[in-house]
Amino acid sequence: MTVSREIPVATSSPYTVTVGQDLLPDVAASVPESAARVLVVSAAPLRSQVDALHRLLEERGLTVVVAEVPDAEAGKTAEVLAFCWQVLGKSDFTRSDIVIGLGGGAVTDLAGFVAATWLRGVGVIQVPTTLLAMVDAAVGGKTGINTTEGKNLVGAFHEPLSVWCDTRVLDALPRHDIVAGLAEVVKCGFIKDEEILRIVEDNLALLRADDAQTGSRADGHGSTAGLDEEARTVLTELIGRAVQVKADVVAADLKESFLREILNYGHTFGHAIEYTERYQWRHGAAVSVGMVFAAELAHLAGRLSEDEVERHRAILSGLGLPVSYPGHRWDALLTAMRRDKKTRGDLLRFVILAGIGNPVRLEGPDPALVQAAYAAISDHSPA
Ligand SMILES: NC(=O)c1ccc[n+]([C@@H]2O[C@H](COP(=O)([O-])OP(=O)(O)OC[C@H]3O[C@@H](n4cnc5c(N)ncnc54)[C@H](O)[C@@H]3O)[C@@H](O)[C@H]2O)c1
Ligand SMILES: O=C(O)C(=O)C[C@@H](O)[C@H](O)[C@H](O)COP(=O)(O)O
Ligand SMILES: [Zn+2]
Repeated sequence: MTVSREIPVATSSPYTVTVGQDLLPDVAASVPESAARVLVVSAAPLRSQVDALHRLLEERGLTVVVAEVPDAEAGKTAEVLAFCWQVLGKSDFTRSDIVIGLGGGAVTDLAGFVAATWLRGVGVIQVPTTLLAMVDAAVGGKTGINTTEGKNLVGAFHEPLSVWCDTRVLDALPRHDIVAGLAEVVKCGFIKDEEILRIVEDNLALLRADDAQTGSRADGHGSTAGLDEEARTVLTELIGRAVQVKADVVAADLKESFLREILNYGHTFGHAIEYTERYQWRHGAAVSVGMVFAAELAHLAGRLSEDEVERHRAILSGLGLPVSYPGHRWDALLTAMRRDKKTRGDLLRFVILAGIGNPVRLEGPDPALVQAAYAAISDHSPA
């Protein structure tokens, strides 16, 4: 194995995020001695990784059960959760046994929630395989599923025992999924670490995806990343910085009593897009539009300059991410935004910026202001 970074997450149950290459033997070795069984939760595109991990776990004398779940957002449902519980029940899974989530953010969210709920909580080890899951979903202990009414409406805070980010698996990831992950990296730049923005701005040509524009999953698989050494070096630096931002925030406010809400920058509108589009948009692409929306809202509220709004557009569109959304979908978007977890009663609450690196809350804004921000990001060209 090659370890590039080890980032401690200093919560009350501390753990480490390891970034490197060829980490699967270490994942297998990290399963606690007390465990007899391991449930690996994953999806079909990761089958070869699962097989390799399966062998390594069996070599350690562990009984391995694999739950292959529907891919992407289709796996984050109550039905799939119930399927995983059934697998655990039939395998006589006990409190000393371990769940491993191996996949993108949808899988790590689901696997984390399976672990959080089985016997009221068993250990989970996260092995994220998308950039987005490495920098965000697998870290910090937010786990959950969607319901018919909205995104991530059911879940629990359940921290992992460890997180393993093997950058070699990113070679097989479509370029537009790399770029979707970069949306969350850029989010960390806007809320807390401006150096991230400078690194991305200096490397737009290296990082961008020409086929990411629509944000939709329905636009084919695109080219795979097949990272060269230069891109891998830049990405490794960005992964380390974004994980550090998240680690610092969750160590200070694991259960999102207030500070952690800053990690939700761009998500009020972003989640509304995902819901409205029936999860056919990538999460990172939706968050990209959501950040431009939040920047426009901040500008209208007198908190952010026009140049800072334009910096959002330049970086995100420079990466090939979407920065606009069709007009005339206000009612559906508003319905979804009301179900955001930051809402209190009838009061919509947004994370906005009062300058780069200075996230603040905008509580109960005039609806006309919110609609004006939507107008500012609306694309009125025919679909
Ligand atoms: N819990 C959190 O804090 C948190 C943070 C951010 C996002 N999320 C959640 O994460 C999800 C989005 O995650 P995502 O962007 O990883 O999407 P995803 O999990 O849907 O994965 C995208 C696609 O890439 C495939 N894939 C995964 N790894 C691959 C690899 N190495 N090579 C080739 N294909 C691969 C997947 O099978 C899937 O088809 C959303 O549900 C979002 O809500 C959670
Ligand atoms: O970790 C957090 O806190 C975040 O908000 C990170 C987000 O990027 C992530 O998409 C998260 O799942 C959103 O959570 P939700 O509470 O808005 O459902
Ligand atoms: Zn997110």
